[in-house]
Amino acid sequence: MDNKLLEVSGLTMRFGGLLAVNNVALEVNDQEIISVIGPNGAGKTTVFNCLTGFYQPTAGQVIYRGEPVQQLPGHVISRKGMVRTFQHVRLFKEMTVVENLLVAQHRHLNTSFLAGLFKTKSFKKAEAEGIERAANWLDRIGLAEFANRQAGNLAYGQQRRLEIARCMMTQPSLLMLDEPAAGLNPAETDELDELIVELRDQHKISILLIEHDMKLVMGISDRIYVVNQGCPLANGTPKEIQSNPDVIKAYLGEF
Ligand SMILES: Nc1ncnc2c1ncn2[C@@H]1O[C@H](COP(=O)(O)OP(=O)(O)OP(=O)(O)O)[C@@H](O)[C@H]1O
Repeated sequence: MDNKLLEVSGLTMRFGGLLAVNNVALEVNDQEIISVIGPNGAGKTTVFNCLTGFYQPTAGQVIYRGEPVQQLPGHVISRKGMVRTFQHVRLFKEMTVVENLLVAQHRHLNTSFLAGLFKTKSFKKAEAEGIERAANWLDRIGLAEFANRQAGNLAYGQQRRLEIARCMMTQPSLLMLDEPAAGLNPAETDELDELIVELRDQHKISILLIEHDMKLVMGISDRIYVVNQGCPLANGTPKEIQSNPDVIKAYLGEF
């Protein structure tokens, strides 16, 4: 059986005279944790922006579950099961923790406006399922007791976990995390590590990760892609990447 989830080839993004992403290729299979690493300004976030419809790539193909998606708008791509977080936390900070989860669910409800207006049976069922799913996620990320607190008042690490749970409310197949460990303390990073692995192993999804924390990346990734100055530099298992001379040179021996 074909287990290819995402196939990216020739991905190129030009901003005026700047070639931010140059001919990048990558592949994500079902139930894999794939990391994209590279020095600051290498083009990692631009790759994410191209994959999720925030930017229209200058060139290249993005195939998700066998279907080209590079011309589609972001909300259509996310409905297909490819969702992301951002480098900076983007919660609805004035809303409560549980409302942040329910709002994500509502955007993905397969019911019509009229069904919502008249509270049809199918709408009520979908709504009840959403509430149950939200309760489960609150439990899992240790925020059940803060369900009615304003999201903006949570500790930073809690906000990061809430963002991931919010993505999971939409039941994605591919979760893309942009520097989820940035600003976390070591204990919070360990919790994040455990959560990401659990998403792959128990929720059976794939994770595409941009991250600078090499301990985290090397510990959880099935495969790693390295980009440098917009160009693909290497890809392989964590072990292969750690001993790749080109990678070591680009990172000046950071491993
Ligand atoms: N909208 C934009 N307009 C012009 N230039 C941009 C835009 N977005 C990114 N760039 C440029 O593209 C290059 C790659 O940026 P990008 O944010 O993708 O790098 P990155 O690898 O994610 O960096 P970091 O690890 O620091 O987050 C940089 O030179 C950046 O200034």
